[in-house]
Amino acid sequence: MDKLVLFNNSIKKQFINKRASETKFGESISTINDVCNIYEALNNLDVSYVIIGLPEDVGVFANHGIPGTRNAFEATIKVLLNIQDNDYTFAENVLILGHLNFDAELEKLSKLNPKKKKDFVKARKLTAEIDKHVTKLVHSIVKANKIPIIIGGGHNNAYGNIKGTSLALNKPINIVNFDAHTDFRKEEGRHSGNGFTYAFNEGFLNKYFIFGLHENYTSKDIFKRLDKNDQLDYNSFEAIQIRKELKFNTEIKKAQNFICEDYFGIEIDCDAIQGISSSAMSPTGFSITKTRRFIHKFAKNKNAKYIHICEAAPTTKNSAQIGKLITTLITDFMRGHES
Ligand SMILES: N=CN[C@@H](CCC(=O)O)C(=O)O
Repeated sequence: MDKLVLFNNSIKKQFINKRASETKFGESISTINDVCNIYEALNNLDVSYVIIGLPEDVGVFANHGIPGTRNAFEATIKVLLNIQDNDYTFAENVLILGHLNFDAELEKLSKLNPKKKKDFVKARKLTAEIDKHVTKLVHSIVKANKIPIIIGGGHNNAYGNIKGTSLALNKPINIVNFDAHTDFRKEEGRHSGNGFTYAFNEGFLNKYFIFGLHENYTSKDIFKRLDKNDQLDYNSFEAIQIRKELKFNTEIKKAQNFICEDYFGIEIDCDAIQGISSSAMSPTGFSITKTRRFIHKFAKNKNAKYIHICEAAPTTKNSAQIGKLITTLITDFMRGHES
């Protein structure tokens, strides 16, 4: 696990703003200071949730997207550490493990030119390298019977999450993806728009439900592929929120019936949320409250094996707000899962 940078007490101290008579979340979480065998270390630890960061935007670049997703983990940690430790936040059940250091890949990315075709090929190869590290880390966490809470990065990381979880559980897993896009583009080299395609074709992903896709951004070919395969299902944002042909809660039940009878992962792409800075930021989308309800409802199911919150791309101006959003989604997941 050469790229894993452990979240330690000195980083923690740097970010926590202590207050008399209050205990902050960061004061009560677990950290690991030294690790030879990550699986052993996790297995011996009495926590349920393991938070990890994937600070990269290589897969986003490789998919012609707008970078910035590398900044979401730090923005989140700064806020998360400072929420309250109380009966609703489960800090004693959390290990903040750390992040994968993709500086070398990001350095290579900085030399690529988005106008050159061959540089996309290079970025896609780098994304495939990132996949290997994500797969290995997620595999260790799930194998140790903990629930990874994965803070993106781009949605390319869905591939490593699915593969790592599937290998740890020795079977393909199901996925519900709250997303404006299917990320079911063709296998043209790895990027943020085809993580589910690769996972599906390689047999790590069994049933896949895309919740709230945007009709303007899904190609005829992808619709055709979704429609003809019983392992794939979806609904659209327009059918639920605009035309009101479908009801939000009924659709949640439909997606639950489709995926929850077996182990599953929850993928949350922040571009599905209205106006949130992300690689494919959109002025239209679900409200934050609906996103929170969605997470709560799926997290309640004991077959939920991980959550991945990705594609948020904080700017210097809105970093604290994005950190607060992702923190809220993390705690919604834990509250749901504990209920
Ligand atoms: N993960 C996002 N994938 C979308 C959006 C691409 C973008 O960043 O603009 C897709 O491939 O369509």
